[in-house]
Amino acid sequence: MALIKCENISIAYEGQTVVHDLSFEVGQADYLCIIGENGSGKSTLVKSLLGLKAPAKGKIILGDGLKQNEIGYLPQQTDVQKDFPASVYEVVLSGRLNSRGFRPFYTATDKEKARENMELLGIQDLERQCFRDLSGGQKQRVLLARALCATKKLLLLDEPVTGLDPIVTQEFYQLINEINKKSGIAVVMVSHDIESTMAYASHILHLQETALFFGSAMDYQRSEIGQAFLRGGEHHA
Ligand SMILES: Nc1ncnc2c1ncn2[C@@H]1O[C@H](COP(=O)(O)OP(=O)(O)OP(=O)(O)O)[C@@H](O)[C@H]1O
Repeated sequence: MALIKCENISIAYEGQTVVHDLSFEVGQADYLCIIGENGSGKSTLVKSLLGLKAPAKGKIILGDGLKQNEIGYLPQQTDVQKDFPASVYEVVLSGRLNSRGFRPFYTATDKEKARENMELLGIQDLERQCFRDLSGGQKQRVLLARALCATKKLLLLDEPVTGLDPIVTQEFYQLINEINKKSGIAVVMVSHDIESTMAYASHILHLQETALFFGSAMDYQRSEIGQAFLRGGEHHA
């Protein structure tokens, strides 16, 4: 069964529909990239997948035991996050907040998970450093470790490489790809980077209020809409 199944969803702000009649699904260990022009509804869809904005119509069905608070989310970077006055360890550990429920403290398992994910992402030496003093690439690794603390099944990443230099960007993509392939964690990523999207994605959702295309990355490359968009991407690169 799919981890996420969206059935004919529409999403609106104060009666203004911005996502219309959208259907797609995310299977176990899929790597889905959501692409589309500015304002096409990508971040709005992310909000709905996280349960922060209910669709006006249609259904979002979670399967395979996935719960909404077990989606590991890496948000679009904001200046507030960049200046977060906490240690790397505290930021990573805060990924366990959702699963903590009403317990007022972190358990030994929470702390173990935080250390495990810091190790996985090679940031254990930064543990005591202040988050705001890190480089852009280090910050994204910390936020990825935080997101991994929240999930066993699905990572949701909203334009995770914005502002990173090309080498750090490639390292970050490779890291996400490794996590997807080795741990079988499904990845849903909003991306403007069409080249890397095509290098790693198993599936593509091309959004323009509704799904202009949803299917395998291979079929997208062969499709008319895919070819037109990819040519545009090369043109802008
Ligand atoms: N809080 C809001 N209230 C009203 N309208 C909104 C709100 N947030 C987004 N919108 C509108 O919804 C539409 C889709 O916006 P959204 O941010 O989801 O697009 P996007 O594809 O993520 O864009 P970008 O690539 O620029 O981040 C836009 O027309 C936007 O103006």
